[in-house]
Amino acid sequence: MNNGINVNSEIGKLKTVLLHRPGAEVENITPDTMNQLLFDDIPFLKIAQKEHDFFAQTLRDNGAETLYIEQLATEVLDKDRAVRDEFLTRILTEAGYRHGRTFDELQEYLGSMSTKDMVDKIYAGVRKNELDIKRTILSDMAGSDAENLFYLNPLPNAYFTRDPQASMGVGMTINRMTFPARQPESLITEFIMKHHPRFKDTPIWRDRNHTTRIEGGDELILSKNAVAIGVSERTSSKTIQQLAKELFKNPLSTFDTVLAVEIPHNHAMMHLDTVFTMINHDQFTVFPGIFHGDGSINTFILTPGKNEEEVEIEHLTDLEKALKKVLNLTELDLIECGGGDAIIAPREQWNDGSNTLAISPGEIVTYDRNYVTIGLLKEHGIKVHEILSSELARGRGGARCMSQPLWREDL
Ligand SMILES: NC(=O)NCCC[C@H](N)C(=O)O
Repeated sequence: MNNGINVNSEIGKLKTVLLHRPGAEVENITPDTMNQLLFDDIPFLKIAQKEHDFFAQTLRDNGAETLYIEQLATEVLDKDRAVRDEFLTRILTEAGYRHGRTFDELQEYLGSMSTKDMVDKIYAGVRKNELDIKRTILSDMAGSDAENLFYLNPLPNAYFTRDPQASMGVGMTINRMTFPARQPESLITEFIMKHHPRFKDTPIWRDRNHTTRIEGGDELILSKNAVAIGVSERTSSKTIQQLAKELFKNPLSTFDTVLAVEIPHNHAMMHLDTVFTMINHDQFTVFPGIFHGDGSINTFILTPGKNEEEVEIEHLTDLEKALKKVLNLTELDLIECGGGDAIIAPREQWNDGSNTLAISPGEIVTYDRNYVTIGLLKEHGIKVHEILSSELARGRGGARCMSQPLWREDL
């Protein structure tokens, strides 16, 4: 079996990880489009790239192979003209273009580029002033928004490789993402998984051809048999039930438990990993803002039901209890972001203080700016690798969001 995926925990030593180096797409954000593109500010690209290179180097220095999604995409599209043509057609169709003048001209424009330039351009977006398309009929346009400066919108969130897909055991979910600004990202994953020899036999637990949504920032691998999934702004409870059924019945899956955790539905906490990450066998970061006033939180433990169409659901309102149960632990260390302080905790959470990437049990990578949380993590015995964060943080995602582990050593 030629399977490039092995992720049976959040903390096993990181061996291979998927990244995307931020590119020209980041400079195609404007104050008017920022909201719709899910950014709160416009990063300075040159510095963002330096910071990202520092992040990637930190991972390599600690034994991880770094793969770049744009490079894998170029490889699969370059190898087979039919695959490249199909990809381009899908990109244009999903952007709303039907066969017609605009479709044809965009296809010709992008199709005439080298594969690498075409991939880079699809990330960067195609500005209307790049082509001289004479519009004969209005319906030829994607949408009718004359204000939009782009024929194809940029994909500035692509450096958050955590979200379009999620490695889970020996397989993967390819995600139907919530907002149009990110939906093309998982189409790129689909083509890589389908056509790259490295992933030839990888089981896909769930593909992106769904109307219900899920994003990788909500998918945490707690152990070989348990995953935690956030019920969030980006992931619906319906998806979680569908995925649980698939994981429970597929013979290639080792998972028999799904812990659904309901978190506030807002931009600052858009995924479970913005408020909660696993950093050791029995240690987690947590943002206290996810708990109700009485310390409770809705969690649901899903396990196989009497038949394949059913799941058993147990409702618990104590996160610690739920985690102990699914992980079979008697003690747990929940480390609060910003020490739970009323000002420091939300400030550091906003800058992804809870969003850490474990590279081995008890050893993490995290943004340097969250120094209060970092101090606490060290006090709790965690080894911390700090990375630069002035510009990258403006996209609202940290080290976990910017990485998709493909291979971790088993514990
Ligand atoms: N896993 C994550 O939390 N990823 C961060 C994604 C940030 C991006 N601006 C977004 O809103 O989708």
